[in-house]
Amino acid sequence: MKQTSDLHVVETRSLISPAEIHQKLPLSETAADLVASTRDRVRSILRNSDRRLLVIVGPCSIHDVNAAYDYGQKLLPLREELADELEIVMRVYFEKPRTTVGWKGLINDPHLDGSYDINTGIQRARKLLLGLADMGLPAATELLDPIIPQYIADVIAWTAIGARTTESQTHREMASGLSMPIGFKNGTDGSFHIAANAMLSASQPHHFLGINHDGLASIVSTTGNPDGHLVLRGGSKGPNYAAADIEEAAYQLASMGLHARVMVDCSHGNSNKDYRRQSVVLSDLAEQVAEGSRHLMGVMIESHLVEGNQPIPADLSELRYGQSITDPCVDFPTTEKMLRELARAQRGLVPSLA
Ligand SMILES: O=C[C@H](O)[C@H](O)COP(=O)(O)O
Ligand SMILES: C=C(OP(=O)(O)O)C(=O)O
Repeated sequence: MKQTSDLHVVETRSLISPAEIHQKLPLSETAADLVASTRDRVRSILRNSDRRLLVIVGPCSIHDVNAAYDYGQKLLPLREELADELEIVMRVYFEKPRTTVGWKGLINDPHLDGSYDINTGIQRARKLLLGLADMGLPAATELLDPIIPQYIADVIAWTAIGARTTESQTHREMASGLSMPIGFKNGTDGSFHIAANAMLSASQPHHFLGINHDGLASIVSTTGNPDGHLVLRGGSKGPNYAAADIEEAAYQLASMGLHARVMVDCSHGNSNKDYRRQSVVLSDLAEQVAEGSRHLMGVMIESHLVEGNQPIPADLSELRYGQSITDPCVDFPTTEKMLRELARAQRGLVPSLA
């Protein structure tokens, strides 16, 4: 008999269940409070009942949890100092969607050596999120594999659906059941219409396949997520962070009955992947804020301890500490300047309570 299935499958390994991981690495009461209250503040910013700006800032991807803690320890005092103007949430990305191929993130290949030890990757990711939350630092991520939320979503305050997956029904269904506010990136061509359709779709109930807490394949039914919004990240046709782009997007979103306040990603298509341009984008946005822009709800910055990026070396001991192995990032001193510039612009707006 001809073999007709598994022609391209080498092996299938079993995956630890969400229940086992949650038992091993439980969410503390402090962490749960931080996650829930941060989500509430993000919702208020989205609805303009909190006039501050949401800032998602941190490495393009996490490959070294020690460097991520070091980064978090530097970011936390800034989050506290600038809290009257900015809701700062650390970018803690474990899953990388690739244009073609490449390292797909800490969950997929935590040892960076092609061993694809996903069970370790999931635990490492969850442990870092719990550690950051217990420190008082909320986390944002991109959710890519629809099975992963069961393992880490309870520790996530804000999630992105990326430019490469915003048009995917699977990701819209997943988003419809997630508990946190979600930013849908515009498509890689720069068009925001697919993200608007994603917001519409994810706001509705869906019935789809997933896993339950015990890891069993299940039929998942959702209510829809009312907290979807647009993230303008530029695209192949160029950047889309100008006031006119934001105004146009807000107008179109409002006409579809969707949240009209948008976030702008200073990186990716808006910086043409030149990390030095992120501060140029940020300065433009700060000017828009100072001029009273009502449609900008927040910004995203790709930032690490050390600027730029590096290829993954054959000898991993040659990795430069605190530098991205995916997209290039601004360094921490530049990040601090950018955050202070944005806070200053916002300060001009926040009404005095005196
Ligand atoms: O942010 C990360 C990258 O832009 C995204 O994962 C795609 O990367 P690639 O084009 O290098 O594959
Ligand atoms: C992949 C990312 O962004 P985008 O989906 O906008 O390319 C990212 O933020 O890491």
